[in-house]
Amino acid sequence: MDVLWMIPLLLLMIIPLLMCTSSTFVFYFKKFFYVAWMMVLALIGIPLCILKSGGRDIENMRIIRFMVRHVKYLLGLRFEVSGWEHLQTEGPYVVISNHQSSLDVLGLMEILPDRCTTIAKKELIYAGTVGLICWLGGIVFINRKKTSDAKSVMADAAKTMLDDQIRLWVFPEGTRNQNGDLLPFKKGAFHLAVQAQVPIIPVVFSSYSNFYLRKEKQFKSGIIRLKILPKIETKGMTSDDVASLSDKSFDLMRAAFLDISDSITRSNGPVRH
Ligand SMILES: CCCCCCCC/C=C\CCCCCCCC(=O)SCCNC(=O)CCNC(=O)[C@H](O)C(C)(C)COP(=O)(O)OP(=O)(O)OC[C@H]1O[C@@H](n2cnc3c(N)ncnc32)[C@H](O)[C@@H]1OP(=O)(O)O
Ligand SMILES: CCCCCCCCCCCCCC(=O)OC[C@@H](O)COP(=O)(O)O
Repeated sequence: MDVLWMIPLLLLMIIPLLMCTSSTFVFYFKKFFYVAWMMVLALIGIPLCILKSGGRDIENMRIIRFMVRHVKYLLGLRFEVSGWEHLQTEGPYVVISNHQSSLDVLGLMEILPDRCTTIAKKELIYAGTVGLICWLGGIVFINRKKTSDAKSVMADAAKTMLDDQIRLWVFPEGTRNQNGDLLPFKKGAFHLAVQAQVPIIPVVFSSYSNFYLRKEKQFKSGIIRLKILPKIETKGMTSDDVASLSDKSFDLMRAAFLDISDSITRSNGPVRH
């Protein structure tokens, strides 16, 4: 019995020691902590969502947003948001953003508008309590391996957006990516906006490479710039315009990505005399 009590005490001593001496330990510790803490938050959030709305309801995103807002402090991250005014658009719209890591959820919750949920891969449903709270928050799940299914789910979503006056956040790269650039965009987000005839609001996350390096096993503190760009109207567009709409959005977002990421590297870089 006495020995068992020693274990947490030992951990309490060893963890800070390792945190000070090993950046690889910090990397794994912060990653593990992030996932575990989100699971715990979801566990607390699930009954709150059910009590408030009785089931799957987009209004639950308010609870989720509120509950996730402090997590950035625990990981040593800060957000600098610009372009808030561009989110002050009435009615439904499609938000598109680049996707580097599951940490994007923190930035998403930082600026998530009311009545806005996301499109995610269906595998997320199986992520335990996190999967369940995503379902309760009205997240639209798609099967990326079956394009025809994904397309019909997104066509339904276009209708729901208008019927229920909701907004959808889509990651048009279709997967996570940390190659220091954007991946070519998939077309679903643009078909969605054109089908619903609603504007697109592009949001750009600056590169995480100055604090989070997966290969090098580094996870330091850092600042993430979030730039909300002016909305792009789609009124009057048809499916013929989807390709050019996608190209235009890509070019705007890529330019913004390089711009805000570059300025971070420069401001954190060595001072030259
Ligand atoms: C208390 C709290 C506790 C905390 C808990 C935490 C809570 C967290 C809560 C909340 C945060 C949630 C955060 C979630 C984050 C998840 C992120 C992800 O999962 S990212 C992966 C999934 N996302 C996507 O994949 C994007 C959407 N994908 C698409 O739009 C694709 O276009 C897709 C799947 C529909 C098809 O992909 P294709 O790989 O087949 O590629 P293509 O080139 O785009 O399409 C093929 C052809 O089909 C046409 N097409 C596509 N969509 C169409 C459509 N809707 N209608 C008609 N044609 C369409 C295209 O025009 C193209 O045709 P032509 O080659 O141009 O002729
Ligand atoms: C058992 C697993 C527990 C998972 C708990 C995770 C806690 C963080 C919650 C954030 C959810 C974010 C989901 C996310 O970012 O999914 C990744 C996909 O977009 C892209 O995936 P992929 O690279 O294409 O496989």
